[in-house]
Amino acid sequence: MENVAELKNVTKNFKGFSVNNIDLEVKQGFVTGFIGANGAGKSTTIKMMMNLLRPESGEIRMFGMDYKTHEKAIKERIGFVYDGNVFFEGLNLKDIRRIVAPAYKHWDDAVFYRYVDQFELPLNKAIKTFSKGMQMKASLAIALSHHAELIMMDEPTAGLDPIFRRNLMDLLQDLMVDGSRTIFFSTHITSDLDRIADYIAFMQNGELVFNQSIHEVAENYALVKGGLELLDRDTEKDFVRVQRASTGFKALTDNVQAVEDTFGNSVVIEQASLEDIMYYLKGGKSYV
Ligand SMILES: Nc1ncnc2c1ncn2[C@@H]1O[C@H](COP(=O)(O)OP(=O)(O)OP(=O)(O)O)[C@@H](O)[C@H]1O
Repeated sequence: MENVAELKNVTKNFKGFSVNNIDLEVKQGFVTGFIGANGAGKSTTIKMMMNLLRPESGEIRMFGMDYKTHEKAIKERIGFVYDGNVFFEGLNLKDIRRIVAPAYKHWDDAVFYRYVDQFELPLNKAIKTFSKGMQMKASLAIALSHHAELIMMDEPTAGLDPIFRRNLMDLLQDLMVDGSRTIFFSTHITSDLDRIADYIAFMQNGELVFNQSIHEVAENYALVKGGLELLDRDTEKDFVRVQRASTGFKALTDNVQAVEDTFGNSVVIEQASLEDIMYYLKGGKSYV
């Protein structure tokens, strides 16, 4: 399987925060959802993948190429969709097309006008008058109009209503049918990922905790419930985190098989949602 992006030992240091030694591969032809709590380092990582920020150390290869020698060739193949308005606010879509189109070898006016039509975007109104959803669609229309192979999006669904989000997920899914396109996007809305993601990359405190297929995540992670008498130093090793209450314990495991071997039928094992996984890995406090 080919990777459209490969990060090796990538580190970026800010005052008080570091993205630390990230190894990340983005598989070609799939949708990868990039999750993690506020401040985990997702945007920083995406910016490095877009060459908007330079890592202090490590290597980033996009489509097997390096930004140092192939910046233009790489950018040709990526459509970047930001959260919010990236265009000059006073410009309308016609102006933006005039500025952006010549920058891309594979710009396709027919595709641009098709999406403008499909998204019901006005060509002559200033972008600053667009709603958040319209701005997102405008940004996506431009990304799609140069036949980008990789669509990178930083929180594209933030602040959008549920119906719009659902339509967007449907649209993204449609874009995937020919098998050549890749989508990588960060989000806090894990239900969007249940709908379309093939892989989940999870960041926490500047580190990549995992990058697994959605099936692997479902197979490996589970919530376990049982009586407190079952817990001791040995049995607890099967858990990533345990919450104790007077009525029993609840825990997250990343090794369902080990839990089954250790506890047999004496515990209840339930599927963990992405939200459960994020919550437990973050070290949520016992609330019972
Ligand atoms: N240019 C910068 N200078 C200093 N610190 C920065 C800079 N950019 C980001 N940070 C810090 O890096 C940390 C990670 O930020 P980042 O935006 O990458 O997180 P995130 O996972 O995208 O968060 P969110 O989900 O809230 O958007 C934060 O603590 C942030 O304050």
